[in-house]
Amino acid sequence: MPRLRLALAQTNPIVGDLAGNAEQVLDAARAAAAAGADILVTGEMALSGYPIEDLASRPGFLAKCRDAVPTLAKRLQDAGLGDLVVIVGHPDGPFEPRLLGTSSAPTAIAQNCASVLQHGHTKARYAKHHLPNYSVFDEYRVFIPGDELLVLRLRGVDVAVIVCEDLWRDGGPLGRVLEADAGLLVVLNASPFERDKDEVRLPLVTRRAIETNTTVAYVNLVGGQDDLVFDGDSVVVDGTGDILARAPQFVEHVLVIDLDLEPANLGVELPDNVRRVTLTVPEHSGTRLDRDVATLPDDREQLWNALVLGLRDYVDKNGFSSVALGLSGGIDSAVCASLAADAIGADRVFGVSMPSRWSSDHSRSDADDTAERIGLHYSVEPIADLVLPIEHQLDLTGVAAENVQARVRGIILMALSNAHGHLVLTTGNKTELSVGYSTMYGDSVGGFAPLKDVPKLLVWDLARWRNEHAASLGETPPIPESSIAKPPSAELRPGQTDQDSLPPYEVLDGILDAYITNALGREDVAALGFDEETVDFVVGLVDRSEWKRRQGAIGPKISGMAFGRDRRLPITYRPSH
Ligand SMILES: Nc1ncnc2c1ncn2[C@@H]1O[C@H](COP(=O)(O)OP(=O)(O)OC[C@H]2O[C@@H]([n+]3cccc(C(=O)O)c3)[C@H](O)[C@@H]2O)[C@@H](O)[C@H]1O
Ligand SMILES: Nc1ncnc2c1ncn2[C@@H]1O[C@H](COP(=O)(O)OP(=O)(O)OP(=O)(O)O)[C@@H](O)[C@H]1O
Ligand SMILES: NC(=O)CC[C@H](N)C(=O)O
Repeated sequence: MPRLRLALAQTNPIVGDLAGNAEQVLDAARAAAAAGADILVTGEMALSGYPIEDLASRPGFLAKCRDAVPTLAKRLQDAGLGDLVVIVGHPDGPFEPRLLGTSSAPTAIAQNCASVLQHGHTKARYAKHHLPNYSVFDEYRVFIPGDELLVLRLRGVDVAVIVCEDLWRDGGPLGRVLEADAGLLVVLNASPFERDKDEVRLPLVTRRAIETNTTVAYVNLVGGQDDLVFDGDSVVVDGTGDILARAPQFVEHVLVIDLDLEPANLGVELPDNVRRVTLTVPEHSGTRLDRDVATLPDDREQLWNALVLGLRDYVDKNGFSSVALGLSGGIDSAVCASLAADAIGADRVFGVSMPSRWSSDHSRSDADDTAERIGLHYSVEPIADLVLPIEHQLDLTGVAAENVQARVRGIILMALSNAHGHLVLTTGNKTELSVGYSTMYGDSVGGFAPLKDVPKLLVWDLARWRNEHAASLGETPPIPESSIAKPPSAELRPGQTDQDSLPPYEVLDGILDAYITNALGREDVAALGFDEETVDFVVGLVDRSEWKRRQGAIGPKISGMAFGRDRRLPITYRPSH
């Protein structure tokens, strides 16, 4: 059986940074060549970053992407890597516009491509056929679908090339992989992390490998891009469903594997819409590489790692030297501070305690304790003297007065951000965002919301996991036990607790999961056994606070139904019952 040595590059591109992203591919190619690989495959759009959104409709941007491909081919050749076959993802265009509906405004002028580079040239190109347009994806808006399958004949093996969503749909290129009887299917992906997505993705890859009786090499990007986190977790599965190799999650990595593959079936007539290109690669001798199969950590560790990577890449890719956040002594701010320290180091994290007239002693001492455990920069800025003049001048009482405290804290954090260049982290969790339980322009200020997609019960779970993890390493647990144990409170008035205004979190998160994640109607939510009045109350809060979410900071998506592009609802809305 012919043997190919395949390298899969989990790179972490920045959207638009064509030179930096090409450098990452070059580094991966150097590593692959040093390991004796014949082929290197990158993730989807590794050259441009993903998703490029409406940049795909800009001819100038596309022209630069198009130029970056031959430039990369030449640089590979100049670096002595010309024999290596490099399959790299990138957008291509501009093409003749695909008109949308009856509109005369053309938006789709690009294709989502994989180019095959060798010996300083582009030898072939594949354009993605199936363009996802659900969940966070908007590809049909900006791309023109391809209609031809690409098969490379390499050392007597037929290697088919497809891109991400092409693997998820029956028909199209996948059907032709079977007809063409390919020996290897390589798939370039930009597949964002979601909790339990592995339970969908790995079975999908396995099923496709078995259905097509082909070894499938699935390579995914890694890194944070705005609200998305790509987890890598690239994998190779053979035609019997056996996992041959797997890369670690959440890190840049080049996975190298030897594959003994079925030789090309010379009796097969090439189906329509399949282009075959023959490439020559030098023979290598040497011993067969051992299997390299990474194992996935448990659920909570995966979630923590996803949040850390999403935060780190947002901070670093946007050029912030530090982050600032209010430390209330509560669980949300303690978890955010701990995530930030894990992401960028405690030395780049600035915590501010801002006690008011109503702040409890423990809020201050727990904030002190959080700062000390984590080792972050810490300051105390009392707010009472700043709040009182506003209250008096406007004669404020009740919620109007209470919210001034949250807003003064917001002013302090934004002032420190302006003065020192910190990115402000807003600490609201998914449960609070769901029901609008935050003061707009108050505790909601900030550019990034690490817990945006983390419901309150999961915040507690992650806090416990992080502390246990620290203990298992012999380190100081970063989150004070009393921040985990005490009843949550906004402390905007004496003795206030969250449960004065909201149902218990066990009930609330259950209702929200049904209404938001599973998109059930209010009757169906109540039918799950929740009290009808409580369901109506919660559903009303969720519907009425859409405007707050629309203005809120972005944060890492870790669920199948995150706020933002996953869930697009009107603000002005009168539900009919
Ligand atoms: N559809 C819409 N489009 C545009 N604006 C809309 C709107 N509906 C209301 N508004 C505006 O919203 C204002 C009310 O919103 P906002 O000013 O935020 O105030 P509001 O939501 O009334 O109060 C904040 C709530 O969050 C709680 N809180 C605050 C701080 C921290 C925490 C915590 O524990 O994390 C909780 C606090 O106890 C209180 O229950 C109205 O005055 C109105 O101007
Ligand atoms: N005394 C305070 N000092 C500094 N920041 C505060 C203070 N009180 C509130 N904040 C900021 O406002 C956010 C909203 O917190 P609040 O205590 O009102 O409710 P919470 O959602 O229970 O959050 P936490 O669990 O962090 O206390 C806090 O996470 C924190 O960033
Ligand atoms: N980039 C893509 O085509 C991604 C779509 C795919 N269903 C995924 O989440 O993996």
